[in-house]
Amino acid sequence: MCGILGLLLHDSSIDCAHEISEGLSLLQHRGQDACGIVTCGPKGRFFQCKANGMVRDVFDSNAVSRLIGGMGVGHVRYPTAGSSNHAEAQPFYVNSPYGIVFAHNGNLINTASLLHFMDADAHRHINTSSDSELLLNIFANNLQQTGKFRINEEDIFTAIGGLMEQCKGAYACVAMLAGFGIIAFRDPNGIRPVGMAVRRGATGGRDYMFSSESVVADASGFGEWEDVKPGEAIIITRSSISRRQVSGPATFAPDIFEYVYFARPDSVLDGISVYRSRMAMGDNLADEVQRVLREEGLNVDVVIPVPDTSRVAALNLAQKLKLPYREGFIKNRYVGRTFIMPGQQMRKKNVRRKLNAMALEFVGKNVLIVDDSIVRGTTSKEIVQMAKDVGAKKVIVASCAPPIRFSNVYGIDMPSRVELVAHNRDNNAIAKAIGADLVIFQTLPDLIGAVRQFNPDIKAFDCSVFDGFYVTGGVDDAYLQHIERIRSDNAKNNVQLGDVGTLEGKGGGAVKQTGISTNGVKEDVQVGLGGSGPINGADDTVGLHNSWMGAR
Ligand SMILES: O=P(O)(O)OC[C@H]1O[C@H](OP(=O)(O)OP(=O)(O)O)[C@H](O)[C@@H]1O
Ligand SMILES: NC(=O)CC[C@H](N)C(=O)O
Ligand SMILES: [Mg+2]
Repeated sequence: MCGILGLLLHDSSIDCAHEISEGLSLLQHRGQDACGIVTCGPKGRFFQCKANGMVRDVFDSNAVSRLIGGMGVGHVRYPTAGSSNHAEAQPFYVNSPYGIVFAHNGNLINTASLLHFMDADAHRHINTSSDSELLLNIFANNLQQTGKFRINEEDIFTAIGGLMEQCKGAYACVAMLAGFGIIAFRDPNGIRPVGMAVRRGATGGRDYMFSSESVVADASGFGEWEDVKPGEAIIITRSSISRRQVSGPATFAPDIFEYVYFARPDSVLDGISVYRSRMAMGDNLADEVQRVLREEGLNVDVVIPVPDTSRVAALNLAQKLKLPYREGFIKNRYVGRTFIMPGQQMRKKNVRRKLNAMALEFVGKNVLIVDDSIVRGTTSKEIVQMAKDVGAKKVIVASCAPPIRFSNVYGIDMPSRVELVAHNRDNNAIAKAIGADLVIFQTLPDLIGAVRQFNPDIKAFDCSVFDGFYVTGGVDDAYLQHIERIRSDNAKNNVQLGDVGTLEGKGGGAVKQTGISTNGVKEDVQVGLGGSGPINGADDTVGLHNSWMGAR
């Protein structure tokens, strides 16, 4: 669940990198593995900095000062394909045609056939295991088909329309064409979010932003937030804004897990306040908790949230049940999100580092611990133990989301069903597995109701992790077994950091697809902190497409 950002300042003499890095820090909760910024400066030259690590570490003032130009693209990465290697950090770049920079949130499900197409038909070299590099090359190949010296908006819409026919899966994307402008588009089902905002710039013209979440726009003084529609593409240059529905009609099905966990509560996605939806999840869960407690003949003394995400819902639940709400777990503010950390060992260790149980809120009490979701059970297993260790009498765990029993293939790294604690387990077995006395789940209709009431125009949500229905089609058992094989924790343990993996399947071409990144990106500007600079090396040379003001 990466974060993507695009910024175009009306005044091209103002550098935008600082604002992009500030914006990325507001999207940090969407990806903690790697981050990157590419800007476009005078004469269409690109400048980039990307590396493994958090935004605050990668983008020190030195790195930011070397990113020149008034438009740019940024990315924070949570890998769902390939490896955590820095060579797969985004944005990606290809020099031909025209010079394209690309940032992607989501996950493709037909990479094997796309790779074959790249190899056999397009003759383009894909150098990493990232599906995003592949997506960029599909876009580039479609633009190449125009055969034009200078392209226009029509050509770009046609290229993206073609991409939407070729690529299956989830993709919200922001791209930048050298010296031309920034582009956003969203897959036909609108599974992943991206929106647009505008503000009056420093010199009076209009500045434009694309972002995964509206919180970035709010914090940067942008307004008029508008979600990119499913299957829509928007192109912004310094003199124009054009938008087009480039794909045929499809079911709009934004991922409901954005509201459960991923997005920040102060964002509004597809017209729905994440905060309000979480409040409603707490209200609806309260009814289910009351029903089950009555059935079990149990009483609860106190409601305790699992910081951070479940707080909003837990407070509403407690209020509705007229129970005391207590912050029994204190969070170490310097530890990030554990669910999106790579590897079970790291996740487990960090739950303990992150949360500490305050004995006085637990001793001798029947506690109702509320979390937004129970996925692998890593968090709940640890915190139930902590609660018991400090003297809780009974520990009941309630989840704002239903049991998660199916893989995610659309940009959340949950490829392996056997890693899910609810897989092949009923509620009693789940409670046993996490050491709780009882576990209570929100029902799926109640979860959908909590979110949908704020925008009834949305008729469906992607709920595949709960019900196993994949809105894009193309996800059968053979595919699920395939991704389990290549992306389970076990499989990932065999790919060490430092390896540059290959995209599974074909696509070798004349050059063996391992080794350093040759994806148009120089390793010396890719590695390490603060390694920023012009993409093509020497400082005074003009970019390959010297096309500022001239790309049309
Ligand atoms: O069952 P699991 O596999 O442990 O996954 C679910 C847990 O992980 C997430 O917390 P996380 O620490 O990532 O983020 P948060 O601080 O935003 O709650 C989520 O909020 C749950 O607490
Ligand atoms: N979580 C995401 O959106 C990941 C994007 C892309 N699939 C990658 O692995 O880099
Ligand atoms: Mg949590």
